[in-house]
Amino acid sequence: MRHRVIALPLTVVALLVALLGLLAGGSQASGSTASVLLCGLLSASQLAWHGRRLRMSRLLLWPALGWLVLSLLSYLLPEHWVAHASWNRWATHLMPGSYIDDWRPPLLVMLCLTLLGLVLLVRTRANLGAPLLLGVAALSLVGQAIEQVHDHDLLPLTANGPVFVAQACLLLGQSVDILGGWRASRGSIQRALWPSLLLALLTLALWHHQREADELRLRADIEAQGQRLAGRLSSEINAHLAAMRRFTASWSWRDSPPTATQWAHQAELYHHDFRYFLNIAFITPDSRILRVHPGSRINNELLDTRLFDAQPEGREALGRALHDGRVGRTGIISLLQEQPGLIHYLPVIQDDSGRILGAVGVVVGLQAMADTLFRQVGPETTALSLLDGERLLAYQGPAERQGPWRHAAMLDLSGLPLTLVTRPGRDTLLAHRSRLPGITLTAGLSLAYLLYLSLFARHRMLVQHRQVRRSNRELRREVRSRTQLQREIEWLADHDDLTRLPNRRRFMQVLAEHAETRPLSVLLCDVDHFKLINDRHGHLTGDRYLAELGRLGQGVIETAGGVFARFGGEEFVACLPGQDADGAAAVAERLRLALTESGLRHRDGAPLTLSVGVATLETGSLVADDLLQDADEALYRAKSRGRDRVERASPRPGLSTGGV
Ligand SMILES: Nc1nc2c(ncn2[C@@H]2O[C@H](COP(=O)(O)OP(=O)(O)OP(=O)(O)O)[C@@H](O)[C@H]2O)c(=O)[nH]1
Repeated sequence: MRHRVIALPLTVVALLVALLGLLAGGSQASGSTASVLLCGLLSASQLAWHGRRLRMSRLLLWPALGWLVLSLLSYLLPEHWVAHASWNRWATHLMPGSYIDDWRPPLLVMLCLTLLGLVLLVRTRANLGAPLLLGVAALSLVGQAIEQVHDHDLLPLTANGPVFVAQACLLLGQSVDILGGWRASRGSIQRALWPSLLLALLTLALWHHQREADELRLRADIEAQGQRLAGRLSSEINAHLAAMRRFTASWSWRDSPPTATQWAHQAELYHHDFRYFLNIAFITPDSRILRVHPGSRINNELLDTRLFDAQPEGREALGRALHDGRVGRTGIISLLQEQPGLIHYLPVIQDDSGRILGAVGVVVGLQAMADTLFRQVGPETTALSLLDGERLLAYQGPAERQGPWRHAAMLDLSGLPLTLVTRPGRDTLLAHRSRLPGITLTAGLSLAYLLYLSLFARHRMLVQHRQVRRSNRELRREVRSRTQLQREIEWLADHDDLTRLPNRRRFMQVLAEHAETRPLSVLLCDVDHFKLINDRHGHLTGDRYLAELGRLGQGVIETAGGVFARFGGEEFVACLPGQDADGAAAVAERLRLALTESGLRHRDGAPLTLSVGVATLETGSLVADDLLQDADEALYRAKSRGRDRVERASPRPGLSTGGV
């Protein structure tokens, strides 16, 4: 209860923070809204759980867990099972314009929320792994805190501040509420938690390492792709220069400029191979365009144009060809076709005379050249930019959802340095990333969970085994003491506790056992004036005297082959099988004398004395009560005749008696 006082407000804070995050719209980072919504759902579920409304808690929990599991699958399933594009299509069906990234929280957030949800699902039971789930959730929170200061990776690991705070509150709320409940199984938790938490930590480290290695691999792929493209472009340039030289050489032996048909026929062969040649023109020594191919409208309009006047930026390069007889190349200029490009001018020099007949102008449209090259790369997958310094010459690619990494490769366009920037789209990168880190993470954490469960169960079993052994020992002790007690009870049923002699009940059994023994005598003995002992010496001394008498009597009677018993109070009785009246009277006399000489005395120094009545059955059948009655009467007589004496019972039919 005390814990709930702290736990409840923490969860309320988590819910409020999630709501505020939702109202504020969150950051635009992918998965932020999903994270905030999931935090809200889990907070509400946890709130219901704190309030012991488990049904309601589950109702809120299941959708959140379903969402999280689907998100996890979208990370884990191989691309050839479910392509990244398919996830995006489904996301678009759910909400037009959205992507799977918008629907799933960043990886560490997803992990933390899944674990917090699972803790609620296993209802915080330590034996179902709740401590480990909370521990790994805490690790993922620490990971998020570290990632906050790191740069943004391909796959986001952490969301915005409110999501972090909400997770921390949820985690604290759960921990505070259930820590008290785990006191009883603290030993088992500790044994299971630390090794499995260590395994989870190692898994997280390995996952992090694999993730980084995978991102490095992706970056290297991008770099290689950029280099490949730049290389291709360079070889294209070399090829077109070589082609131009061949083309020019084909005119060098002629005296006169080419006819239109000749030009069209010859130029077409080259134009066919290099589509980015916007045109191939024959230029007269006075810089007029005499022939041009292909004969498109815009090209035909250029015929007869005097280039020295119409295209001043190219004058130097053209002059080099027409006046110096050397190859000339413009820089990147604005072409008459109204796009950036460059022009190569190659002089046509007659072989024999060395006379310059004119020049071949080859116009290379950069956009057209880039288009030819870019066509080899899908525009929806990778953004490509061709730059001259800072100036963008050509671009192809998606306008949005570009990946976080770009690679710039330098290329040399016959002495002109250009930059080719490659930037793969985010979805392309996501589709090409390895699933191994995710699988390592899932498998490692599952193993850690299993390790926890098995260690916990093992320790629990050991504890229970110890408890069983302890209770077995206690049980054995209990059985022993009860057996002892039982024996004592049985002994007490037949004996007198004070004198340790057989009691009246046992005596009657002994008498019955000798029902056929003849002669059979009984002695009934009564201590004289015993009341005085109690009155003057106290009851304790009285008890001691009785016990001493019992010991004395037992010695005397057992020597005579009989059984001595306490009959009750200060009365004793003896059974003397095989003793006739004389023998019994003699034994009684020995008993009386033994007491007198025992040293047990009254206050006045007089010895303690005994009166004894003797009854003997010589023949006939035994009636125990009659025999005892006779002995009692003899005792009475002994008392009335002055005590400290032995009296024999009066004879009755079947009984023989005798006086001392
Ligand atoms: N200390 C002790 N006293 C006992 C016990 N059982 C009986 N007594 C006492 O024995 C006395 C018997 O007294 P009485 O029956 O008056 O007989 P008495 O004093 O022995 O006199 P006579 O038998 O007439 O010689 C009583 O005071 C009893 O309390 C016992 O177990 N312990």
